[in-house]
Amino acid sequence: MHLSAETRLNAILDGTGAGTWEYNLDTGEIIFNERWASMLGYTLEELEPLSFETWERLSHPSDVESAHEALNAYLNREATKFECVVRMLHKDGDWRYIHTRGTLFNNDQTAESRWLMGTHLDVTEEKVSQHQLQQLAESLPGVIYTFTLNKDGSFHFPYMSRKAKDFYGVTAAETQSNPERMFETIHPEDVAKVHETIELSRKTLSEWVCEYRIIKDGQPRWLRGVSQPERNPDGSTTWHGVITDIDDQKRLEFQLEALTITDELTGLYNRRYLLRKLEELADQSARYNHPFSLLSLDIDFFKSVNDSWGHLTGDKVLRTVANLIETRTRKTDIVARTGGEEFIVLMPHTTLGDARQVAESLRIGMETESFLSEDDTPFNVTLSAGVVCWDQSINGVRDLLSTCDQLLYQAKRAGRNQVVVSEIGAE
Ligand SMILES: Nc1nc2c(ncn2[C@@H]2O[C@H](COP(=O)(O)OP(=O)(O)OP(=O)(O)O)[C@@H](O)[C@H]2O)c(=O)[nH]1
Repeated sequence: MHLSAETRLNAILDGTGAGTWEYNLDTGEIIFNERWASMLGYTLEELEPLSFETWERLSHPSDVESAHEALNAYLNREATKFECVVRMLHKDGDWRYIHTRGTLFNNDQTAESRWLMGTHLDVTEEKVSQHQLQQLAESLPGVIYTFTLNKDGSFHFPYMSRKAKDFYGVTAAETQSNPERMFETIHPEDVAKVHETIELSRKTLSEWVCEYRIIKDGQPRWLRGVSQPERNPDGSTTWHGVITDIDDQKRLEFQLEALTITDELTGLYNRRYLLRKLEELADQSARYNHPFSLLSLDIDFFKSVNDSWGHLTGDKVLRTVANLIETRTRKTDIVARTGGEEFIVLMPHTTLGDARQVAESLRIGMETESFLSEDDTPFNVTLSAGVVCWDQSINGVRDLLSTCDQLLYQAKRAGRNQVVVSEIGAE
């Protein structure tokens, strides 16, 4: 069956749900189709007589003005197409968002008669959901976004909420035109982590969760990203997610962490942290066969310091010892106060011989340090020490600690103010 061009065109327009309009710029004649009227809840008959004013009357006054501007820009060739969204009043009293498109049609035979023809499409649903999304994005304490990663590694952000500016210092528009900008804000130390977690999420289609720092106004800030990936038919992956600022929370976390691993009086690490590090170092040494040594130090007759000069002077002595150990050991060594007047130094990559030298230097340093009591009486304090080096024959860190304790005890029994070194691991 042969269908006329008009029938085919009408069928296509029916499929799109668009209303059509034709407007003669010279005579003012206007033609709408039946669907145009039904889009607003009317029949054409109900709206008759039809004129330009019919459209104007049904349109929102502030949108009429911008529609005129768009039309003039098109007719003056400042714009290549005529397109605008106008709110129009439905018969039921609701405003509908109508996407208006038009084009100038010049019939050669009637060149003096200029017809503008176009379509009206109801985009209320899109507009409303767009508006709802925008409102939602504003009320959320984070950035919501959509991120698409193509198979060839290229990527873009199909959606980015306005708050990207507050979080990253990058506007949503910038993230569309230059998606790299978002990744450029990431702290250099966290770039690899961000890429690795994205890759893992892409491969396994599991939720992407990542805590990372960005640099904003020259300062690092902690952010947390959570988003859900989905695979697209072309093999690309799209994540829908939210980024929140966790800087205050992280700062608190670090402060708390610092508190749980620090000895309050001296500022050194505490026993808990030392044990954790000792386990880690023992694991690494077993794997890579790196030597490390442990130094156990104990102030001699500290009870009599307290008894003779008072607790406050005792505390001062503890702080001085802590300071002495810190200044005479390396930055990579872990110095901890593990008991009342006991200290342990964990020395990575250090042989027994080197550790003995450090212990001796501490012993001599202490012996030559002069203290003053509250009433300015000078007094001296000495240290005893045990030194061990990690060896495969040692059965775990508890064994290492107890060996070190026994050596310290030997130093005490042998008259104090001395260093006793383990025979295991001696060159
Ligand atoms: N000032 C002060 N004293 C402490 C602190 N913690 C523990 N002490 C004291 O350290 C002393 C340890 O005494 P002991 O264990 O008998 O050892 P010592 O007197 O050093 O004797 P040796 O270790 O055998 O040389 C006790 O008097 C504790 O009260 C502290 O934080 N501040």
